[in-house]
Amino acid sequence: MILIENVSKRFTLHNQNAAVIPVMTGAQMRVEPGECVALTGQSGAGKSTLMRMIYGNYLAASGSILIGGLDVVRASPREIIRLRRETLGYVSQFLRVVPRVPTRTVVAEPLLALGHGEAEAHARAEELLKMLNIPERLWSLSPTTFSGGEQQRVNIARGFAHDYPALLLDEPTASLDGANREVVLQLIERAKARGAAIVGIFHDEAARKRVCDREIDVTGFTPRKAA
Ligand SMILES: Nc1ncnc2c1ncn2[C@@H]1O[C@H](COP(=O)(O)OP(=O)(O)OP(=O)(O)O)[C@@H](O)[C@H]1O
Repeated sequence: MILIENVSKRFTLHNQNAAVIPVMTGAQMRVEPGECVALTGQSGAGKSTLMRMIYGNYLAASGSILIGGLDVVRASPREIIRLRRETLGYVSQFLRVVPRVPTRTVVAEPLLALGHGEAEAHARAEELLKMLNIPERLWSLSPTTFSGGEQQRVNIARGFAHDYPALLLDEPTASLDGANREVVLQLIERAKARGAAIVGIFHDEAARKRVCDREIDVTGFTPRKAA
């Protein structure tokens, strides 16, 4: 489902005499349907950079990143948009939303974008909001004023609304209390059971050990180590 081969990345710092920083070389990994793979490695090793390349936010300098057959490195913007709508979900650490859109709609949006009816999309959104213990009185309000933990849970609900074949999870259990953490771990287990291929960053070691089948230490892809 996700196949990464020989990916490299360097950053050019245009405001610092165009200094070129190589951050990754020879990155490779394969994630099968139903599998969850954790990216590990010390801070600055390149976990977030690899996730951003998989999602198409950062462009790899070389190599290929195949997701359900589409090479993200060579895909057009239109293909990336379609990939993100249909195939590849991303639960980032922070919720970014258009102001004044009610929480229920924020969560239902991925389904509405796929053409599901409003009633069905809202019902699924409400089911997830309930599971994640977002009080019903908040569903018609914008999440912009919610607490950090509430925003994270809205973000998770949105990320799990559609059954994406592939999912990227960036610290999905950070800053959650025990009960909500458990709900998120169950959502991940269910996604695996229905065949989703998942790549995640989990600083929560117990969570990582429970839901991940393998770990890939991205330190192995840092240029000085590989040289
Ligand atoms: N936009 C950018 N411009 C320049 N350098 C960057 C950029 N993004 C990341 N880097 C550099 O790439 C390297 C890898 O960073 P990255 O954020 O991927 O690490 P990480 O493993 O996710 O770290 P952490 O666990 O602290 O989040 C770092 O040296 C970082 O400074």
